Amino acid sequence: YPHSLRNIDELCASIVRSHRETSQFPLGELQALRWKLFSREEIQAYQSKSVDDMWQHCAIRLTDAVQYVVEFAKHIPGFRMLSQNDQIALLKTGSMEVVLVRMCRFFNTENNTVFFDGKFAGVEVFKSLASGDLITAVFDFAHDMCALKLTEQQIALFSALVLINADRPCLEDRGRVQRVQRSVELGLRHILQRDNLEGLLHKLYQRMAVLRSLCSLHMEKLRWFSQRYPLTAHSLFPPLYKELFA
Ligand SMILES: COc1ccc2c(n1)CCN(C(C)=O)[C@H]2C(=O)Nc1ccc(OCc2ccccc2OC)cc1
Repeated sequence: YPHSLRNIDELCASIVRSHRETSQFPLGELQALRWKLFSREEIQAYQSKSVDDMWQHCAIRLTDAVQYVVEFAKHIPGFRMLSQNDQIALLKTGSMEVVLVRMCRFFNTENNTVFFDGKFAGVEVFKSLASGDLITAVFDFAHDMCALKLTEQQIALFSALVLINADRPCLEDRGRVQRVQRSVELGLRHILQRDNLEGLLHKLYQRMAVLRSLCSLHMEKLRWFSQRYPLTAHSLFPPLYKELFA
């Protein structure tokens, strides 16, 4: 149990603060953009991009989001006490999952659009990725997360729990990760009890299973893409995207 934190309230406060400081876009800013949609011409422009151009375009933007998740992870009490290898192993499998959890803040359930390139885009914008099943799954998950109406605090603690997962492959010191995971679990339970939303805990654990299948679908598509467009995947994708997902 990290010595620096006297109690569970302090743990929750530090995770929520870190989430807020690494949110990339304040909620208010996104609310203001919710009805800024792409014109028919703009949608056609995205749809006429080549597969590799659109993949590169998306990889660059998602890598921005991943950078913020890496920053978030560093401020989770106990994360930095883990070995470098274990920190990388947790980020390798968990960072895209946290991006997908955070994506619900960037999603408008009234018209099924997600923030992309400064406006809100429907699934049709991503047609040229030739990955309709991935995009549908990403949108369905975002819609599903929005339905839970999580507060920023709940998103913060849930994101930390998604990241600090002692069941991840290739961990050197599983016991140590377990101890940090248990403290984060206590934090999530604590804030859910305080808001008397214990029922939500079960739903969040169910969502973690969906996240795992969604991320393996992402990896499967990325493998398919890298085989078809090795040059783009190896030399045009952001290094962090390759490091974590390829
Ligand atoms: C943390 O949550 C968010 C939410 C939205 C955004 C961000 N962060 C960062 C800033 N951002 C910008 C600048 O556009 C947004 C973004 O990247 N949007 C976006 C990108 C790609 C999408 O689908 C393609 C796709 C999805 C999953 C996996 C691979 C994929 O393609 C290869 C859909 C939306």
